[in-house]
Amino acid sequence: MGSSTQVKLPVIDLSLKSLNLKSSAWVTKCDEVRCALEEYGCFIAVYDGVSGELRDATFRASQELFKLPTEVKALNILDTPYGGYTQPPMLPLYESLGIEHVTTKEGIESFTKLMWPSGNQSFSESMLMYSKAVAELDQTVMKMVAASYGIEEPYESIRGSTTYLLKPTKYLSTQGNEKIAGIHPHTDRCFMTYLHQNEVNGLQIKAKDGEWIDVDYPPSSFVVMAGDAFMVWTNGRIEAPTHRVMLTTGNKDRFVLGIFATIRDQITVPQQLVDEDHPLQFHAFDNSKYTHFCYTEEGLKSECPIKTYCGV
Ligand SMILES: O=C(O)CCC(=O)C(=O)O
Ligand SMILES: [Fe+2]
Repeated sequence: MGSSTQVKLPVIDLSLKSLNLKSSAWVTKCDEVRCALEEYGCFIAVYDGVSGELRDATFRASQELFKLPTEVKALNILDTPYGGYTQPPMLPLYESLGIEHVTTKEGIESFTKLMWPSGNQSFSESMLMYSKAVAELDQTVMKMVAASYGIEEPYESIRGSTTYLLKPTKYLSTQGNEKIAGIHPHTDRCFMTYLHQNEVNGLQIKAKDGEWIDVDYPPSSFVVMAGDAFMVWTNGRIEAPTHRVMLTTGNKDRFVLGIFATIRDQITVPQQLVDEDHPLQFHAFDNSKYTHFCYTEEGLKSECPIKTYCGV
């Protein structure tokens, strides 16, 4: 169980020029995205919507954020458990913050003002541009999955209530011989996650056979990963993969920019995904209430909180 395999996650080109496809190639690509998600719950997307320059500016902004005094970072308190400033004593290498509604000017500006009362325009601008570019990737991925399942209409009805949380994360470098846990195994509670890292690897995904897959993804690409809410929406066809971070010796800190897409409205399984072979697996649910449930006594002891919470 502790070992990892040489299996590689599928890599799918979602760069803007590669999506200008004639209909049959577009259908094939949509199916490729859906199949990767059904098999692994995630895949690596090559995506050029974030230029090298924007990427560098965003990681610089993130480094600047982590250099702030702890008491300033600790002002980042969100209603979601572990949503705001987090540095758990049992994970000494890990530190993260949460920026809600990050694709809106108001969202990023209120966070920036909290961290830098006299302002930090370059921080706001790069984080906003970065998040908007990743939100575009999200809309593309969602359109592709919806097209592949024939559920474009139900997707259109929830699309407008998507909200994005940006979680800049830092893992301190480690000098020991042993691999050290950066974050414990978990599934994400949201609809979809988009991860982008500096050149330091560490993410591992648990495959269906129980083996851990090391995720090695180049700077120009993103890990696209389903969350628990997506499993509900697809009536269990796409499962949120268990993942963790294990850090090896190195001199460089690991920086990750995670964007978490959540649907504010109730999520209901589209009727097109329910039939005799696929009976309804989940009742309609509210993502935010579910996230709170995960940290209740019942949620914490459940092996699969999403099934406990709204499974049929
Ligand atoms: O650092 C990573 O690569 C993954 C982070 C993660 O799983 C999370 O923030 O939920
Ligand atoms: Fe995660």
